[in-house]
Amino acid sequence: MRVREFAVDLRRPLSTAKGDIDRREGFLVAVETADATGVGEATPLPGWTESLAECRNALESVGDPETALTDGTLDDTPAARHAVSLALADARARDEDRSLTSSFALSSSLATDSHTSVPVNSTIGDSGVESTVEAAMDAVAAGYDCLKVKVGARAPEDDIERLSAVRDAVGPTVSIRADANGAWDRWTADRFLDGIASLELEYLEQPLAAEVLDGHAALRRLHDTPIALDESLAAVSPERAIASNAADVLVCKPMALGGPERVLSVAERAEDAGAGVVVTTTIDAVVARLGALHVAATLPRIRAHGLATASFLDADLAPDPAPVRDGAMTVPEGPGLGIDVASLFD
Ligand SMILES: O=C(O)CCC(=O)c1ccccc1C(=O)O
Ligand SMILES: [Mg+2]
Repeated sequence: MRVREFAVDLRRPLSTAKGDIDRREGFLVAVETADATGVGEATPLPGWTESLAECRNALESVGDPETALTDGTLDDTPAARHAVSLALADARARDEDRSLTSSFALSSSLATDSHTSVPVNSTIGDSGVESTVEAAMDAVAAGYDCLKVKVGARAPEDDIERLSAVRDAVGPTVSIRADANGAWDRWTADRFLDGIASLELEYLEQPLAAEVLDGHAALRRLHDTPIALDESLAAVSPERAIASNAADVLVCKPMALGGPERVLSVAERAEDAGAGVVVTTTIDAVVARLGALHVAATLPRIRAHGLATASFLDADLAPDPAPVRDGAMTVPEGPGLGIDVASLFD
């Protein structure tokens, strides 16, 4: 397995209730199977995955990639596992001369009508009312019809004011999500949900700490705004989140859950339980973004995913085969991920 380290600064930081993300570091990997080469990416985000050093150690310990994936050695290092799993899936799809989406659709029990284009949300970080509204208007002018606004970094009354101003500015048809990144206690979340009740948010993501499944279940019972879980899935488990009736929507990050096939199996169970699935990046480079796009394209339902994060990066590992146009990404049809391996490894 070849491993290449990379680092990219963000062009603009993403401000969240848990601090700013301003740089991404990780590893590009290439695996050689008998018939094809596949590429994967590990871009760990401490707090969500292992650290960069732990990820490096885990990747260095990989002998046979297939074995490393199945014998449990990568189970505590989801970003490293993601890289290996994605690279093997990419190699398999290239060998079959299929797109990764079509290869995933074959091996999953999800509906087979995969999509050629995936709508995406515009990710809007924490900032004051005026600049939040400006970012929202820019996104709508660029063709997005779904916005995801970070909240929880300031008092709930201020976030209510920000979201009310966004709703006023964009009108009733644009979908608005809010993501608190676990910033609140029950009382604060209640105040926020009371304050935004008339704004018709699509959902509120992770209002409470990751471990608090019963609290999220209570918020779901007491308020009309749907609740999504993100941090809880990696911290507790997608199974327990589903079983606790704690979420209307599961926000699945392939990088944090240990690889694309993990997200697809969560999606199969979510489908049975009537929960929605939204796939998002951890602000990744082009290989992991493409992997997440192929996962999203395999899901039966059309809904906006959190994949429009290329614009946060100051540079990338290769030209982007799936840029956002008019609020959507077109799924590459070429074999595997749909990116030239030689453009990534010279
Ligand atoms: O979902 C999106 O729109 C983009 C991804 C995103 O918000 C994110 C990116 C890095 C770390 C955490 C998160 C998050 O969803 O909380
Ligand atoms: Mg989130």
